[in-house]
Amino acid sequence: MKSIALFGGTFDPVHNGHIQSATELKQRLSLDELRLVPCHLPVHRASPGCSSEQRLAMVKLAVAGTPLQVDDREMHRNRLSYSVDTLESLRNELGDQVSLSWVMGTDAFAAFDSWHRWQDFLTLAHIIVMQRPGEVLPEAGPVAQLIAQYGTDTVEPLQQQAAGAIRFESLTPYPVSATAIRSALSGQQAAEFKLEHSMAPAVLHYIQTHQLYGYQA
Ligand SMILES: Nc1ncnc2c1ncn2[C@@H]1O[C@H](COP(=O)(O)OP(=O)(O)OP(=O)(O)O)[C@@H](O)[C@H]1O
Ligand SMILES: O=C(O)c1ccc[n+]([C@@H]2O[C@H](COP(=O)([O-])O)[C@@H](O)[C@H]2O)c1
Repeated sequence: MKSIALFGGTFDPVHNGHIQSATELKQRLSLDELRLVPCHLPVHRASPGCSSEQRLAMVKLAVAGTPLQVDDREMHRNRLSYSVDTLESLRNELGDQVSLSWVMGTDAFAAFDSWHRWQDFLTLAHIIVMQRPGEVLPEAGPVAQLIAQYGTDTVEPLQQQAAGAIRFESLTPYPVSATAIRSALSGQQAAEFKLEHSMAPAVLHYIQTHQLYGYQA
């Protein structure tokens, strides 16, 4: 069965933590496609530091030369970027004979029961949770119950079923965040923070050229 995974994010901006983790995940799970999906109007956070078009442009630059792809469908919906709408849209395109997954970090998954129509997710897709050291999951409550019911120790459900499983993958940690990058760009972080080690050169060049996030030459 063909397998496609969507990795949604604000990507404000996209960085090597996103790209390295997604690349490792695609290879580890032998996914046919892993698409980065930049959100247009984020649901649970303040407005991003630059426009949707700029974030999309940076994601396109970041995936060049990688085995990853970009899906810009959220840019075409002029309302809050609910992930369940994105999954429904892709599921309608693909039919029910393709394995579809939504990828997120542990931090996002811990609050998953606050997501719009979260109960519908597993009828549309699998969930792949990228685990990083030190992150903890709820031990009780709706998310813990979901894990108990749908968690899988093997990759087979992702390869053989269209939807319905939760899979945890511990990936090589890449400790960088968009928050730290924005802070460094605006001059609020120590000079030893190496921007060029945190993001693709083309993305850094784009930020510098467009003077995003308060960057000044
Ligand atoms: N260093 C990283 N390694 C792996 N996954 C990451 C990393 N940073 C963020 N993610 C995951 O990528 C997804 C999109 O993250 P997002 O665009 O919010 O980046 P971020 O660096 O967490 O941003 P911010 O610091 O602004 O919150 C989330 O599911 C998040 O858990
Ligand atoms: O659909 C929701 O209710 C929802 C709530 C919070 C986050 N998301 C999605 O989760 C992804 C990661 O979000 P963020 O804020 O960590 O960049 C991104 O694609 C968001 O649109 C989605």
